[in-house]
Amino acid sequence: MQRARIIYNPTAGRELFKKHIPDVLIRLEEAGYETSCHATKGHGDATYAARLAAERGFDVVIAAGGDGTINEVVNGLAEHEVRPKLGIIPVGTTNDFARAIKAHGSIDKAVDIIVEGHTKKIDIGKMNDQYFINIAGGGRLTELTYEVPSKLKTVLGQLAYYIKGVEMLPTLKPTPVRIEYDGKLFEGEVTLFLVANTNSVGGFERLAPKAELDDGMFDFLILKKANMADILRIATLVLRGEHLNDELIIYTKANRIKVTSDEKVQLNIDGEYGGLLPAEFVNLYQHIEIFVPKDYA
Ligand SMILES: Nc1ncnc2c1ncn2[C@@H]1O[C@H](COP(=O)(O)OP(=O)(O)OP(=O)(O)O)[C@@H](O)[C@H]1O
Repeated sequence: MQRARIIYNPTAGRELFKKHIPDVLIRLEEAGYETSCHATKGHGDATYAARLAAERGFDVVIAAGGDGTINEVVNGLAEHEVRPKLGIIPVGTTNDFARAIKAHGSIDKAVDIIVEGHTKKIDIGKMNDQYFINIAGGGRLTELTYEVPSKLKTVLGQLAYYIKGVEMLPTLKPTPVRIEYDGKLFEGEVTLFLVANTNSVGGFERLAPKAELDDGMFDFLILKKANMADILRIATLVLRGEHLNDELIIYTKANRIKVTSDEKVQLNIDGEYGGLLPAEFVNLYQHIEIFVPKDYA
């Protein structure tokens, strides 16, 4: 019998997972997994629990929560030589990562995917000494993701981000940066830069439309210096997936990116605060094996 460890965040999304645990355990047991659970207690605990599960030789680790929980679990697994396979039960607010691997919808569907057993090796990103699954980036516009309070997300879901975004628009200031990417150089002011591993970012599924999860490359997007009207125009284009040819956008693939600035620039990693520039982003090719739907494997 294989051993699985569920690491779940009891505060994620609308806090619904806990009452599904008995059913989930039964289904995993029937599929041949001896399963135990760990409820996270706060920031960083999922990383600790995932590291412990890897050390103890669990075959599978299942992250039940939002993107923050998946990120923490991946950070716990990434440095191990032999890494457990990763299952995802998306019960967060936006669930970008689950959306990217077509595993979003319901808890039942997510468990189906794990018990069916199809897997895929996917890339993850490394920013300085932290790992990410969806996206990292910097610039004032990225700061809104961690300025949205958790309680507001519980009540409003994704709408909370839009409200905060509109509220922040007048305060957005471009930042001077120097970016080296795969032998090229960009120097100038940017409103934001994004290093995307998946194509589903902040619920905008068309933001990085060419992102592939297993090609060893990031989708790299720079929004050059933009005023409020530009940002609103580009946000509308992003919803339609028509922003890539805009004159203020640079969009390319790269697997190693280095960003520096003379100013204090905050970084964002999978929707959370990630420290300050400078930063180096490296794509780790097919580093984690995850459960995916059959037609995605
Ligand atoms: N018991 C806990 N109490 C408070 N916070 C917790 C607890 N356990 C984990 N956390 C923190 O909650 C953060 C956010 O969780 P998570 O991403 O799972 O849900 P979410 O914010 O609702 O969803 P999403 O990231 O998809 O928007 C995590 O980064 C984690 O550090």
